[in-house]
Amino acid sequence: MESDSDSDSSHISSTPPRNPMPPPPPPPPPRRPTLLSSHKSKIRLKSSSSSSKSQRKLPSEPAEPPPQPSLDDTSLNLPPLSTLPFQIRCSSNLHRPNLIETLPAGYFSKSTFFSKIQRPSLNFEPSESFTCPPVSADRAPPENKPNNFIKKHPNLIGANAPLPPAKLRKCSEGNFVKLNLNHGRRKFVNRKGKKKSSYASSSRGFYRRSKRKSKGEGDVEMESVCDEEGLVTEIGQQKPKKGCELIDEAVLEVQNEASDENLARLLNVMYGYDSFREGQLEAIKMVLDGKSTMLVLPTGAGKSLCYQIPATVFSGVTLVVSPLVALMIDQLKQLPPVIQGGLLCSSQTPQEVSETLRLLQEGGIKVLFVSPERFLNAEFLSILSPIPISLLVVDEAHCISEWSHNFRPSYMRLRASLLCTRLNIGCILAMTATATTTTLNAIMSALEIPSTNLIQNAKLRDNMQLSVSLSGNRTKDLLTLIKSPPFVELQSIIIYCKFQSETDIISRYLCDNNISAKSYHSSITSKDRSRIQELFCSNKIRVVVATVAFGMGLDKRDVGAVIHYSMPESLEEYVQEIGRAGRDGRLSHCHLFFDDTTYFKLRSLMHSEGVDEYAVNKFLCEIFSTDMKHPGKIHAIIKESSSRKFDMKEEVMLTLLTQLELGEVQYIHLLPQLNVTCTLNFYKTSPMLLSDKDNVVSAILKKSETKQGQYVFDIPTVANSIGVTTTELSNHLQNLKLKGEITYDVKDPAYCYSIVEVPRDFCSLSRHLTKWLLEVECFKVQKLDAMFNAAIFAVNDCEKMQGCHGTQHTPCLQRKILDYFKDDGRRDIPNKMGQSSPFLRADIKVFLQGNSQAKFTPRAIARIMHGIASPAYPSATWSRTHFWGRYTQIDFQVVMEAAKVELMNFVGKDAL
Ligand SMILES: Nc1ncnc2c1ncn2[C@@H]1O[C@H](COP(=O)(O)OP(=O)(O)OP(=O)(O)O)[C@@H](O)[C@H]1O
Repeated sequence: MESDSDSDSSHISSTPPRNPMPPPPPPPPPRRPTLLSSHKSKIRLKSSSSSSKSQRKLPSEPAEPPPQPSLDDTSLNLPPLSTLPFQIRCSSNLHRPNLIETLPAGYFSKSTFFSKIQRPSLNFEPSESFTCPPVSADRAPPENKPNNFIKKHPNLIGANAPLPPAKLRKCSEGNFVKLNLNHGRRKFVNRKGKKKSSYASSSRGFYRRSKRKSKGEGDVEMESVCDEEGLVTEIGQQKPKKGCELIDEAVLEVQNEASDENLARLLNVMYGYDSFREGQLEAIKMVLDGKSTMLVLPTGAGKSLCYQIPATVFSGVTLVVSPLVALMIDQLKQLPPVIQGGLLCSSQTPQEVSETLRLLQEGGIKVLFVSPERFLNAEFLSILSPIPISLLVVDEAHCISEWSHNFRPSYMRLRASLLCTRLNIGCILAMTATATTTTLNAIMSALEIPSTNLIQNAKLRDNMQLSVSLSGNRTKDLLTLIKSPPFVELQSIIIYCKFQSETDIISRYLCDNNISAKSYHSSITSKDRSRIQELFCSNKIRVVVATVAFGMGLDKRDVGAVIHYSMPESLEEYVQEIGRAGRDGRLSHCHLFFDDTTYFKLRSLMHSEGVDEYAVNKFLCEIFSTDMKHPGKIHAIIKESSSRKFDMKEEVMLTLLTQLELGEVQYIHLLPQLNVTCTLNFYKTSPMLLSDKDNVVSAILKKSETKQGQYVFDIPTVANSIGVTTTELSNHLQNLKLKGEITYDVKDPAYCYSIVEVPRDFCSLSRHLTKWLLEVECFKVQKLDAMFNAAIFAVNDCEKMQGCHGTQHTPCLQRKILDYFKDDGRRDIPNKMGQSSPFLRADIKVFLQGNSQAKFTPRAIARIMHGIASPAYPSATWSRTHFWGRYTQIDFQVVMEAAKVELMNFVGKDAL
């Protein structure tokens, strides 16, 4: 590694340095006897409601801080919106979804007031000199801080997200999440001291629990204030609901007029922030105006608030589509307590799902987080269709585009046309921190967002100091780095590695060197992952060594450094990951190690999803190898066995299937994924007797094989035979199980679909699909090259740029990143790959001779030469050959061409 300790001034910046060690916790503020005993807050409330709108002042910081409750404090909660003292009527106007029908003229008239509201001093645009506003180190971060509290969310692991001031939290216990949290069973009492409810361990779903009781027609009210024991006396003396009323008032004002002033007031009473950050106000106003919007803001810039505020203003539900369950859970926990949230994901039990859906139907959920896969579920869509959805939020919207660094086939379902027709959604907010121009165009066209509705501030935060070094011994260099200033002084550090094994090795190595570290990757149980995240967030461990699995949704504000032990696969990934640092606005340090070996390894991996036309053709034949006599018949393709058969990753198969559904012609209709093989035992009643009363059991008996007294059957086959959906069949089995009649196990996860139309020309369809997949593969390779080139440029060529020195390369990396996002232009990016090797063909020949019993394609050979496993050629078998990974430095296409020639020679010789 090029030493970075050569320059003591390496971390000099006008951005305030991070405290060497985390600041000691502030002395506990004096506890007020009751909230309403605060004379000042009384006056503030009074004046805010009595002053005229134009003169209204934003509530300022209270003179004395509110009491600091424990993490479990749930004593101050807010009522559901349904109890707000105003009526919200649904608007039929698609473009102004569910806002009050009659809005005053000048609904969005610009208020001169807002120009006076201070902008957050954290500036996302790199200034000429790339400096930050000067703030002293031990002062508050140079950003718009919540004005009067450091309260913790009742259900927050990280406990970083600020909460509304104590006065606001009255009637809600926060958004309860069953996963991740291990609260003990807590008892709640009403104000008279009677036990009211218990939650946490007894709660069954991913939703905030609130007891409601009917109060007139459809009117729903929180039953109790959910005061926690111990705080009863204190709270019992308070006049209830003042905080709720403040929010209610502010919401009402925004509904009457979404002026800058009213929105700023709502921001203040809901979050305690004094002003909006760049892009937030524009986005919120656009959404409130019913305009679908594309929002591109840097990581940690505060995108969530841009849907949370509209969600409180709209009468209907806000649906948030998120790519990861962990991300959904984090976002749910970070909802302000005033917003009732819920979540639907695959890891829930059927009971949890139906409980959440029931709450949704009853209006008990305001913001619902769902995975994109949900949109496959007909039952979900039909439950959702009568529910007024005011806003659909597509979080991490780059996942929609195959040209992004993180394409998710299931996101392809999120097309405006589909969402409009099925769910009557008129307003979409797409959000991302990392989208190139190509990706943005793809998202906006899929979601039909007009180009005028783009709000973009893709600039990097300038409190992140970027450094880079070429390393010959990364492990040693990493330790040196962490032990040198400024890293040695930092409390919280994330180290990103590419491989799970690396994270374990590095964390052990750091621990051996007296640095408290834990590894984090997707193979660690979710319970352990939550625990590690909690330990990190509460500063009990200093370093987390993680794969890409860590970070999305992590809002620990004081991460002082992000170190890339392995180079990221793209500049998007780099930006996303360094975005975890310095979210408190203070100076943070991001170091990137890179080396040729990692680059070659990653470049090989870029080819692990490639497919041949021949394999795609075979796959299509399998998909449509069925009689068309029964339209609507459910078909299934088992993931694992098919993946091996076609030598295609499961994700690639899903991409192809999604294309067959959503491409120009709809060939199939995708159904929810399922474990299709069921093994069943009868318990109470004999199978024959039960089958007399139950036609499902009768069909199972007809379609099963019996093995050692167990009935084994294929779920789609049984469902087809009695004309029910697989979901209906699964529900029926579940009911029988609950009655104690049967027990059963399911296995073999499969993609399910029904055929809409059989393609006329398989050859041209497979050619078209293969070409498209190949383009996607090339694009990924280019992204890696762009990342590598940016690092090389920083180390070799940037000396001329102002501000770069030693390993510090903030200005030149920022420039490279911005240029890349502006113009990813599908142009050829120079790369380091070799274009020939004198021994390549000879080695392939020897390899073929040594493995004459196996069948190969040129792609399979090239993968082995590059050391990449594939479903049909697993590393357990093929890494034993000494040709495994021997040609990682030669361009994959070159190896494939050589393999083609040698394979033809070999087969030709064999044929003779
Ligand atoms: N106007 C504001 N003033 C001060 N802090 C704010 C403001 N808006 C949001 N924040 C805070 O900024 C932090 C980051 O917000 P958020 O998680 O919404 O960012 P994000 O843009 O979604 O980031 P990412 O893309 O990394 O998920 C949160 O702690 C949030 O409370």
